[in-house]
Amino acid sequence: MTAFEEFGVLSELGKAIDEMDWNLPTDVQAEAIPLILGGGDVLMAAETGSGKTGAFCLPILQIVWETLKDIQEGKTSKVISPVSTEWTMSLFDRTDALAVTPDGLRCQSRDQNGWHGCRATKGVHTKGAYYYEATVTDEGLCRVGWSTQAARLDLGTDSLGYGFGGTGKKSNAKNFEDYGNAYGKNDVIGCFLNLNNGDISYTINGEDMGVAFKLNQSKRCDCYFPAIVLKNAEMSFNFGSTPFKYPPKGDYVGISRASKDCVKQNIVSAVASTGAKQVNNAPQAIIIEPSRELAEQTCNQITLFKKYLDNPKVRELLVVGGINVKDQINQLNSGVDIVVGTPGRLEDLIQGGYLALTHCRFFVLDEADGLLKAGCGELIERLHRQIPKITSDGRRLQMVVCSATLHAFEVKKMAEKLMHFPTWVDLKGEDAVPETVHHVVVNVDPQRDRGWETQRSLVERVSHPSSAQVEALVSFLEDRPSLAKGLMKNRNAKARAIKEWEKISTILNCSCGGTIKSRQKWMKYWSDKKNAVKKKCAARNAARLGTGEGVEEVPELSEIEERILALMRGGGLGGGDEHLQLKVFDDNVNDIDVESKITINRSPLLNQPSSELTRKEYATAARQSDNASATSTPKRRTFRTVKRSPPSRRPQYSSIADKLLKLEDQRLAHEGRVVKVMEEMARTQNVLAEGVKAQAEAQKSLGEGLKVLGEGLKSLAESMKIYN
Ligand SMILES: Nc1ncnc2c1ncn2[C@@H]1O[C@H](COP(=O)(O)OP(=O)(O)OP(=O)(O)O)[C@@H](O)[C@H]1O
Repeated sequence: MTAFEEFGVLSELGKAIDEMDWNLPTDVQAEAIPLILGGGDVLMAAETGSGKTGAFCLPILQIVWETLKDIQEGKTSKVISPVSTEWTMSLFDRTDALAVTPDGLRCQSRDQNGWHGCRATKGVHTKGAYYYEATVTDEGLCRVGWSTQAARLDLGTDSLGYGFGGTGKKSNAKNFEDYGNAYGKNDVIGCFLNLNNGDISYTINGEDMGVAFKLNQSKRCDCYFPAIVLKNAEMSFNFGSTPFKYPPKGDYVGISRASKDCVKQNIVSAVASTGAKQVNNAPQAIIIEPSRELAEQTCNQITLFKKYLDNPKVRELLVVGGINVKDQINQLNSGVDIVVGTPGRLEDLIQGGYLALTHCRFFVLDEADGLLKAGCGELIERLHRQIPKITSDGRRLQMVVCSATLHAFEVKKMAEKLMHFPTWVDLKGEDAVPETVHHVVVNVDPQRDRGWETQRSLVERVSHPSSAQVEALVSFLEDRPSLAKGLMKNRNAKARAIKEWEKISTILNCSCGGTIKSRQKWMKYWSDKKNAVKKKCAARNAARLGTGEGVEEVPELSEIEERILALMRGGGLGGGDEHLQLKVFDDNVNDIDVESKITINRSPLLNQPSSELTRKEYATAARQSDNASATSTPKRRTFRTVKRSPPSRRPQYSSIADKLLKLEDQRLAHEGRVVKVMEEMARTQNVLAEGVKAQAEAQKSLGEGLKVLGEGLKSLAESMKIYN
């Protein structure tokens, strides 16, 4: 048993499929084949090349073959009894939810929401004046009158149907106009059609409502059928087989007395009189394709599938332009079961009476979106109207619609109108565009409207790094704080830094989406990013210091900007390298060397620890100590609204920030000078102390010398005393 047979496909078909090396059904085939075999209407959407053609051709071929076999073996049991040759309402030319009694003389619809219609089994044409009576037998809404074979069953909603409704309005082509009295339960509506002068008129319980419609000469050539449409209502009919309650006056006769040469059978009902018997030019399946190529492909596939379907043979026919129409008519006359064709040629043959729809049980629209786009909607509806909705053996017409997407508005609308509780086999799904996103098409003349020139920047924005790239870059640098600050002391360190940048550039370019940049460009990006954070930080601090009553936006750093700021300060969220030189706002990627610095052993004013600080770093350290509390908690929001100065002062903020920075620099320069002076003083004091010490020592030496001198003099005096 092949995999396809497990889905209910005949073994003869399975064998042919096997030979085509189709081992397993595709997804759309696995879903659609059992649904179609089960008798349902199916809407199919799947990718091109997903096997949709096989999904509908296989089950259709199978059912068509089984039906032919039943006919051949005389097994067909007609569920519906043949229609009498009397004038009745049609059991076939009606909408699904409208019931017709077996004698065809009473119709009922119990759908409270929709209108459901029906036409008579015969119509009149050419000449004569005709009459029939319709009695309202239950409460509800009714519209009664006349329509042609091609008119909608919803009487009065197109130009081919003429109705008179219970509210007293007449309707044609959806124009509802005041006409006669309202009518209801037990009222008898007399319906008059005069093909000699084109008058359509009505009576209510014998009371004349006057002429409702006047058919022009061309319209009088059509064949008109008694027709009704009901909404949760019931009506009975008398076409003249029993005496009328309100017999017509003048030339009018009961429609059942129309002469044979002025009567036409309803072609939708005609199938009943032929039963399930084969009719050569009436195929069981009509498949409409939007192009000749697709029609050929589908027809070829049917030919391959049916290889082992024998006795009886299924006959398929390709009906497309470019093929001799006479040959096609000959083939139709010699018998055909499945017709695959394009809309134009199909309609020509159908309207010319060469192709009958009376036995059609499968109506397939392949690439329905393409058909509708090509303007075939009307034609599809017209053909659908002409196909009996119930087959001679009591089965319902099955409709299969394939489309690239079923969510196109036109496809949905058509499916709603024509299909009977269809099952969706949707392997494509709806576009993942949220309902809140609306599409607008604006036609622009690029010659006149040069707006696209300025919009170019929007396009270029796609070359900006993605947030994933920024995140990856910052994380990478948090693990390498010295790289983040760009402080490489010697050639080796510089080479190592370049290697690291090569590494992160590759990571950023190969993943994270976003943009692709060279190593130098990523380094430049990092430098720019730091500058941007620096500016934003300065603006934020300036805004926080500002005064005024107006409402002003204070730029807040995003989380990632806080992390960048932390990296610039030397900490990083993951901890910094204490021994590194702070180099917060000055960064030059073209020269990663350490900048020259002023060395201060200790700041007596700021009580800084004894580390080597550049002058700017010193200033920044001072600012940071001031702002430490303000920046300690990272915030996600980029902007918040607070009471701020009036808008007129906004532009001044950046210059105020710059001024503050300059003042801070000046203050620190001043402090530096004070420190120098103090150092100088200390040095002088040392020298002085040493001088004093030296002086003391000199004095001490002098004292000692004097002492030695005294002792020498003393010794001299004593020697002289001895001598004397
Ligand atoms: N079950 C299957 N196993 C293997 N091949 C398959 C199967 N079903 C279809 N194919 C092959 O896949 C190709 C595409 O199939 P098919 O033309 O039916 O797809 P499609 O969905 O109708 O495409 P399109 O939208 O273009 O009409 C054909 O060559 C067909 O022979």
